[in-house]
Amino acid sequence: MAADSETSREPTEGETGERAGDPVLEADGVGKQFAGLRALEDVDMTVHRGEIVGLIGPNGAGKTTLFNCISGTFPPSEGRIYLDGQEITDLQAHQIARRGLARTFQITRPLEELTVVENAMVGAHIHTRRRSEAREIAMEQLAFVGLADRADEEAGELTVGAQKRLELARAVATRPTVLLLDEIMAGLTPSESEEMLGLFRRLRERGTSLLVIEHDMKAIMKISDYVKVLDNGRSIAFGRPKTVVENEAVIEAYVGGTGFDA
Ligand SMILES: Nc1ncnc2c1ncn2[C@@H]1O[C@H](COP(=O)(O)OP(=O)(O)OP(=O)(O)O)[C@@H](O)[C@H]1O
Repeated sequence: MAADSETSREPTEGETGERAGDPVLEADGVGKQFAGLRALEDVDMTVHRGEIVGLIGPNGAGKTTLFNCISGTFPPSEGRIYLDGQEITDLQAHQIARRGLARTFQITRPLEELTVVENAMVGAHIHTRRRSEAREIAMEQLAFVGLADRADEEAGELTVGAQKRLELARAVATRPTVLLLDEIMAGLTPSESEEMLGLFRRLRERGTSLLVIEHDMKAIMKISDYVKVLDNGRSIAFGRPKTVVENEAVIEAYVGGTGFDA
């Protein structure tokens, strides 16, 4: 079983034994080759039900490539990926989304000519063709992110912070089991970042599992139950945030030996 082999290979310092819930997302030996470039090599990773796992690493480490492999933007060159115990390795993005995986993108691009609620309905339509039902689901999620009162405004009119919350609402409107967030806090003010972390916690309380790429080290260490570290396409550490920040390989790879400011 992928979960067992993955867990036993992670440098967890005994901590994976404490993990609550069953694994909902498993990457088993994932590799990705782009022409001459090996962007990922033999990466194992698990996210358990109701966990927030931070995915960190220097620029070019392979974080977004791993998101792309998991979410079906392209298949991995090697390895297998499981969602809720079912293999999704070679499925198309829309098939993976229907099975309960949602993601946000590094560059947030709302459909500017549509209203805020119509953007969120794009997520809801994955499960229903009925416009009224999609609107109802979308409105619930706009209320969740604090945008319900702006539902009928044009999405292009929103500030960056509000666009990020809309991106979250669109993703959550697909009712995901697992949500992949790619730098959703980039460009937010400190108070907007705090609000976003509050939303992550509420999603975890609802039982949604989160895999989060963020460059804001303080935020990632604060919010994550576990942190996974990639460097040059390889997994170099996994564990509790406090263990990871003290890991020498991580300090060396990630901040060139100068330590974390977290
Ligand atoms: N579609 C692609 N074609 C070719 N090379 C790619 C492609 N996507 C990513 N790469 C390369 O793969 C490596 C990993 O990139 P990736 O974007 O996954 O890193 P990252 O950890 O997300 O970095 P950042 O923090 O800068 O976003 C990089 O060398 C990148 O140039």
